Amino acid sequence: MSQPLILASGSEIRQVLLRNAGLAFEVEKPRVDEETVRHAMQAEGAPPRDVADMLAELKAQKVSAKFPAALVIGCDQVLAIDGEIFAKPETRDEARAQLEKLRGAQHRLISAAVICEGGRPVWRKIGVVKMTMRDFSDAYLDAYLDRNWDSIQHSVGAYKLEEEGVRLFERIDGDYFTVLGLPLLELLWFLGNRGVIET
Ligand SMILES: Nc1nc2c(ncn2[C@@H]2O[C@H](COP(=O)(O)OP(=O)(O)OP(=O)(O)O)[C@@H](O)[C@H]2O)c(=O)[nH]1
Repeated sequence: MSQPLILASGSEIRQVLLRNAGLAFEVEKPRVDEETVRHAMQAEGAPPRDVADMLAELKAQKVSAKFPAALVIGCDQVLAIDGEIFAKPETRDEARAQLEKLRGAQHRLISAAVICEGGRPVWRKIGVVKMTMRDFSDAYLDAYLDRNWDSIQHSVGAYKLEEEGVRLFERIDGDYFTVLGLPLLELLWFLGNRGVIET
């Protein structure tokens, strides 16, 4: 019997990525006040990657404390542009305003993943992808939101690369899975090395 694996994330796409890779795991949603942690770290001038890393570790640690024998994966993704961090837009208007800021510019999508065992980190990876958005028209932006708001409201950038969101982009420099929210290839490498999955 291999070591139990738990994904400490409510993110549907993270669950899909692990399931499609053939992994057996449980899901435990972490209770972490992300907004408070994010704002406190930003107030101290913490760089976006440190914010994502800290939140991913807190989520993994919280669940690992309850299940110390398991390997617990915590994740967090932040969108950064010009030193500013964007969180998931709460409303369609916020999503529109956010996409207007990202239009015709390059932003970074930073995905952190941390694995905890016995409440302590045993692995971590921070993936960064440079995302260059087209200078799309207002008409397209409104039509895009009409068609996609229901689907994209849980995505930090108000887009899903595997859906129509791909049409917002001119260029993507980095790993596809990291955009979706998980540095999957590095995670699989670690789990294989630990003997949790066959290699
Ligand atoms: N399907 C999809 N989801 C995306 C994409 N880009 C970002 N996301 C999602 O945006 C969300 C970023 O917010 P997070 O705070 O990291 O995660 P969450 O969804 O709140 O879930 P927790 O891990 O429980 O915090 C994640 O669920 C990512 O998977 C994308 O291109 N496609």
